[in-house]
Amino acid sequence: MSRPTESIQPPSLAACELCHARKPSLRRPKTGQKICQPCFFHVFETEIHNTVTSANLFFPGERVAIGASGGKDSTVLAHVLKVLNERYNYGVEFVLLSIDEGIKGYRDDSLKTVKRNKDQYSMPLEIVSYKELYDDWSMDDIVAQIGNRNNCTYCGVFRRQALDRGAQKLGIKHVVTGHNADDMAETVLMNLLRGDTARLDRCTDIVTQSTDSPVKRSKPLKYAYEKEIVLYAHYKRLDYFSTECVYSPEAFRGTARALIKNLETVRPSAIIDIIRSGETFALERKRGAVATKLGRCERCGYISSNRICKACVLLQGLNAGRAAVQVNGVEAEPDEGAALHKRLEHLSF
Ligand SMILES: Nc1ncnc2c1ncn2[C@@H]1O[C@H](COP(=O)(O)OP(=O)(O)OP(=O)(O)O)[C@@H](O)[C@H]1O
Repeated sequence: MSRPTESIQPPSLAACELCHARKPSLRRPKTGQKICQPCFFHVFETEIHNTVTSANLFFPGERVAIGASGGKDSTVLAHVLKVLNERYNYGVEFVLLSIDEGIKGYRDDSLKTVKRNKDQYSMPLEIVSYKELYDDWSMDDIVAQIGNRNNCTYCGVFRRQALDRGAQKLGIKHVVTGHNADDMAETVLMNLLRGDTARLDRCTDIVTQSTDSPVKRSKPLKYAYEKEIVLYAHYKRLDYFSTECVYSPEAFRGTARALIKNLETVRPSAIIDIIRSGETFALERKRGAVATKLGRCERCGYISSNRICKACVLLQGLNAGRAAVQVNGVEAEPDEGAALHKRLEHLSF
């Protein structure tokens, strides 16, 4: 009996470098390999599965909130986690959790995407807004008062707490976010450049739980390259919102991002190498560090390791400014939170 001709031919040089059968249709950004689309999907999803299992991220029966912004990262995260949950029987119940920061022309549009994702992925959706949590302040109101500088500080502190509060409202103790390898490398570099060894020590952790939060956060996409996330979303025709935030990003982060992109161009493995370096740095721990005691914020009652939580400190400043405007009808005094900017600007998820 004659055998199919292709099985006795040597593998074609033009074949996919992974399956050695199909024609390649893309060059994989992470490794430079020429591969076909099915192999790209498989290797991309499998790497995320390996990240999930090697860090024991989930347990059967766990309810997990996906921080869903409608952007490419969290949309790919939701899609891939759904695929993996079904493929490998994680037994996890995923819920989409969105924070509405109140940014016209940006978040209102991206939330429309998340509402469609809710049906596409058959996942419940919870939306929590800054306005309802923070004395009726939206990010648009905040920027109108404080200007464009430092707005990311406010947004970061508020979003972090809002994700916690949203999760707690749902009775959930675990939030996953779409932070990717480029974000991780960027953070390592920023902490290195600032000489912030304390943060450098922890910033590559896949699971984080801050002292003033009962909710743990994790990053299943920590080794996924942004370029591959974009490719995956494109080839899978995922429904996501691709506009950047209308407010300017923190300048230092922008510079670190540009540096990472440049490094990636000349050496694609630079991103993963920076993360690995961050993971293996052995940093000197400060002696005599005292464990933080968890209490309640005196103002809002939310869990905090300080007398007043960080969100309330910022709110105090904002409200003082608002009162000054109302009383004088003139421009607000510089807000009281300004002194905290330097300290708070280091905050990230
Ligand atoms: N408004 C939001 N609601 C819920 N989760 C959010 C929100 N904004 C950010 N996140 C979570 O934090 C992650 C990192 O946010 P970042 O602002 O860096 O956005 P990004 O890198 O553009 O991600 P994405 O493409 O998912 O928007 C997101 O992937 C998402 O999981």
